[in-house]
Amino acid sequence: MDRTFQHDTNAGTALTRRPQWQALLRHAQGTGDRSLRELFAADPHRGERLAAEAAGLYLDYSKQRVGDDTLRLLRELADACGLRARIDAMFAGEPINATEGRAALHVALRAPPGERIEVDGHDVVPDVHAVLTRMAAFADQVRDGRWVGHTGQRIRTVVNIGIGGSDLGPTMAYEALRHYSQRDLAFRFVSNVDPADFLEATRDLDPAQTLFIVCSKTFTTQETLANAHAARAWCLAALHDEAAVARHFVAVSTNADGVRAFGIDPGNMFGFWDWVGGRYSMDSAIGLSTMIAIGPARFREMLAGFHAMDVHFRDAPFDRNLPVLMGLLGIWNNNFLGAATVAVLPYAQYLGRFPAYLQQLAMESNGKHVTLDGRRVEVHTGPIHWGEPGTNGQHSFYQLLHQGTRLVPCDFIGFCQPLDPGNAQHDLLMANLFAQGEALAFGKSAQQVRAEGTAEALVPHRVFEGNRPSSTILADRLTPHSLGALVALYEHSVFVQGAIWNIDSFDQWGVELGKQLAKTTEAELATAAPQLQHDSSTNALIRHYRERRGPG
Ligand SMILES: O=P(O)(O)OC[C@H]1O[C@H](O)[C@H](O)[C@@H](O)[C@@H]1O
Repeated sequence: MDRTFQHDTNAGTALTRRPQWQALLRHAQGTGDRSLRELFAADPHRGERLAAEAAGLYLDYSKQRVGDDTLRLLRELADACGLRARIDAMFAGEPINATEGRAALHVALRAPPGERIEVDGHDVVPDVHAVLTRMAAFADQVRDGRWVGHTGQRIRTVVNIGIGGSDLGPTMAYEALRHYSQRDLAFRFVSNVDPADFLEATRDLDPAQTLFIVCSKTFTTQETLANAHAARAWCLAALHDEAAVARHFVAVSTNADGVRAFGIDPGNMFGFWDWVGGRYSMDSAIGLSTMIAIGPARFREMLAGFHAMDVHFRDAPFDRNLPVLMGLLGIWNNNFLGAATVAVLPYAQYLGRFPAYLQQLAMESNGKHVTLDGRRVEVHTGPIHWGEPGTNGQHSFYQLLHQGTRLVPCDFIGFCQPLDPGNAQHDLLMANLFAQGEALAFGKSAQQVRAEGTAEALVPHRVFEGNRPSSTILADRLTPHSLGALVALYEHSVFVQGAIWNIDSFDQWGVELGKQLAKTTEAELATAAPQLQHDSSTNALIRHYRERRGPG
């Protein structure tokens, strides 16, 4: 496909020369960056006013270091950068992934039947639903035991093999929705090319009762193919019949030829399309393991949650648009307050893999050094995302959040109702979430510390400067619907930031060089006496490895 896309009539204008950017700079250096204590003191209703709700999610951004003037300037920047036109272009299926000449149309994956979304004049919504229908039929068969293994036994464990977007989404979603998972089925996820991953995931499994889902958009990914071959060998070593592959392997890919070449019948393949980016694919057929775990009806509830946030993002005015607000607040923190990272802190054990999922979504999307027209960006792009579930993080790195020298904006995520109704321990969890946001924002002054009778020498150690920004996202319950809405919220806020920076949020050229060098190096490791032509450090490391690795 060779298509080009003109994003913005004045895309040539450098971001920092835009009057709106200059205005924000002056604002940040002048009165714009007021303390949270001052901001809250000046407006008794700030906590209710700087909040918005959509698709079942409540976003409180009052603890961000912004005033109404800051928010207005950020919206003016968004307007100047053509955000509205970019949102429309995404939903219209235009090739906004300019360097790959493709649409980025994950919103079509959750469009309800009857909606029309075209790529090159072809309505893709019926295709999406045709795959969902096939997935549902297959998922039901595995769930109710009609799909049996080669020896006629029921499938007891589903192993998803994939990496990057073909792993992080499925793993995160399975963990997040584990409460809804069918209890007599187990799920494992193998991603790393380190053989230990496959070994430990399968050590206690019976091949006759195991189903592998090989997930790879391209079906060329080294790690996934290596693990898929290991799985095939493991399976055939026990079942002694090539025909077993057809009962124990299915594939999810856009590459039917690759799937066939591996030996999986394309009849056992679930497809998707080049306009779905890997990190935007957990709601495509890549979510097959999720669908088997929670069932087709709940999978559709998750899609409805995604869709509700999509509609909100497309239609809501920017001043109450959750993804726009989150995206713009991220720009403010990153580019004007100098915060290099974002801590993602879910107060939900089930969201344990959510920070890892967001790392790919945010950092592979917006970790870019050139603008769409190939010029070096002038400002920092994608902030580093990291995090751990609360309350565990509190007993680890929160010290730095409260008293360290770096500014780390935090996203707190919590749920009003526990999945285990009436469990009072949930209040304890949520009390911690609320307490952390409050402590970060307002701190504790030397005066307050002294008033507690603290010895003078300890006062500076016990002061909390406060003024550390956070947002809090609350949903009623962790359901497939709220998970879908939450993921879409982050997808679109990442998009908003990419639009401001004028970068391609949908390519990932930065992963290629390492892959390429690994190929050469692997060949060298296999040779008896290779001529090493790397730098002296890499040559020495390879020699050291070859000397010490043993006979193999
Ligand atoms: O799904 P696959 O084609 O196997 O790709 C898996 C992953 O690997 C690539 O290197 C990309 O960086 C990721 O965006 C992608 O999700």
